[in-house]
Parts: sequence; C-alpha cells; structure tokens
Amino acid sequence: MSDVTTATEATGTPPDAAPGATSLPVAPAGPATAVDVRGVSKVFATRAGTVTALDDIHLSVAAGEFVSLIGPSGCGKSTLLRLVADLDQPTSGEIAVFGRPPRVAREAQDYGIAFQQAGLLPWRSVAANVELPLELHGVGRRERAARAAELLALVGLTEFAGHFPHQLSGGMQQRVAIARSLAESPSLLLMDEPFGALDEMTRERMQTELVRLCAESGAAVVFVTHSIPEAVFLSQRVVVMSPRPGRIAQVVPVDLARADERTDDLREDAAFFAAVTAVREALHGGHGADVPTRGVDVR
Ligand SMILES: Nc1ncnc2c1ncn2[C@@H]1O[C@H](COP(=O)(O)OP(=O)(O)OP(=O)(O)O)[C@@H](O)[C@H]1O
Repeated sequence: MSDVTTATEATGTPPDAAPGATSLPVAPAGPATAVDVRGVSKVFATRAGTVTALDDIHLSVAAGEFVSLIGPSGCGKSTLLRLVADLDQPTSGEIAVFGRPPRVAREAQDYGIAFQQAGLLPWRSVAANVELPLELHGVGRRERAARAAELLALVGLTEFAGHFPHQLSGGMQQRVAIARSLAESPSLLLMDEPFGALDEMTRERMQTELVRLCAESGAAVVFVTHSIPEAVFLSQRVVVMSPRPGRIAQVVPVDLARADERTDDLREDAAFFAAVTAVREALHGGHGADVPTRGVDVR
C-alpha cells in the first residue's frame, strides 16, 4: 500500500533567503500543490511481455517542497518523473502539475528539467545552451547574457561559457544542464540523478547550492537519487519506493534545519545520521541495514 496520506500536509512557504545570497526571482504564487499524482500505474509492453513499472502511486508535492525519490534500480523512479514531465503517459491514474495536466504544464514551461543525460545542444556554446529557455520566451539578449553568466558562476563554469559541450567532461556538461534548468526560476524542478556524474566535492557543493536556491526561489523539487545521504541532505520528505512493480513503500519526513540553513555542518549532525538510518531501514523494509539493496548508495 502506498503511504502517502501525509503528502498534502507538507510544508508550504519556503523560508526567507539567506543574507548575502545571490538573488533570484521568486516563483509566482500558484496552487499550493506543485505535483499531484493520483492512483498512477504504468505498464510497458515489451516483446517479452508486459512490465508493470509503477503500481497505484499516490503522491502530492507541495509548492516549495523538496521531495526525493529513492529505491532499488528498476523500481520506476525515472518513469514517475517522466510521467510528471509529460515525456510519457500513465496507463491509468491522473497527474496534475500546479493543477493542470502535465501537457499543459509542459507547454507553459511550468517546470525545469535536469535529467541523467545532460541533453545539451552540441552546436550551441555553453552560455547559449543556458540561455536557450530564455530565448524561447523572448527574453532580451542582454538580460539573457546576464542571467547565463550568473548561473554559470553558480555552477563554477564561468571560464567555459564560450566552450562547446563536447569540450567539457560529463560532470561539467551536467552542471550546464543544471544551470539551464534554473534559467527561468521555475516553480518546479524535476531532477533525475543530476549529480550522478559529479565528483564528491562538487556534488556536495552543488547540493548545498541547490537547497539554498530552492529555498530562496520557492521552487518545489522532485529529485531522483541513489544516494541516501544526498536525499536526506536535500529533502523535506524522502519517498522510498519498493522493487518492481514500483510502489511507495514509505515516506520518511526529514526534520532537519530549515532549507536555507542546511550547510555542510549538517552532514556531521546526529539528526542527519538518524534520518539516514531511517531511510536505510525503510529501504530494507524493516529487515535491518545489512541486507544489500541493489542500486542504492548508502555511503
Ligand atoms: N520504455 C520502456 N519500455 C519498456 N520498459 C521500460 C521502459 N522504461 C522503463 N522500463 C522498465 O520499467 C522499470 C522501471 O524503470 P525506471 O527506469 O523507471 O527505473 P529506475 O528506478 O529509474 O531505475 P534506475 O535506478 O536503475 O535508474 C524497469 O523494469 C524498466 O526496464
């Protein structure tokens, strides 16, 4: 059974921005629920038969809330995110993004996307890739350039603005994709293992920056990860999924510091370790943390 009854009670208004932080436009006020998934199932037809990737998923993500999805490889995390992003359709059930069907939300560009594959346009420079969503929305050249410069500084790629994607490492390309997803200060970010290709130090820095940016801009985030500490550091709730057919096994609330106070010190905190343990136990279905779970990084 899906443990989602607490979903809509989630935190609403994000806290005030940290002093001295880079200022970003605040997402426009909208419906209190960013993502509403009701009884969603997804069955894929393959040559070998059917694969039930998701079974009766119920999940609500409040505006401004950070929710991570974690679970063993193949449990349907990416599929769920793709359905929310309107990259595929559910077999049954309903999804709403800020109260609208995913297709309408996609056309209105209600959300930014950063997926595993960076998906950059190879013929455009790094800066031009970051500017693309702004260009599509008719933002003027000067404003686009200023925004791209700000975002590239944020992801540590200022010196590479004029480079082309093939001249960057996989991790650097991923950072460009993250910068692009933030370009329009979306009210919702859909992120599928966006930090998977980064080295540990860059990854932690990006986590800290992301949590700060989201607190500041009021964006809700649905974040797929294989890392328990990453999920705990970033999230207000961690949704633990069970192996195929993907179901929500448990929703673990993370009661740590306010989002804009989640600094690196938190990673050493007893409350942080307690939350990591709670997620680990949920993943193992109460069987203890020494049972390996395929595809989940417990470090
Ligand atoms: N287009 C597709 N056609 C057929 N089966 C698919 C398709 N996409 C996903 N699946 C299957 O659906 C299940 C869920 O896949 P999904 O990629 O969502 O899992 P995941 O939890 O994101 O996995 P991982 O952690 O390894 O990235 C898997 O069994 C996968 O093989």
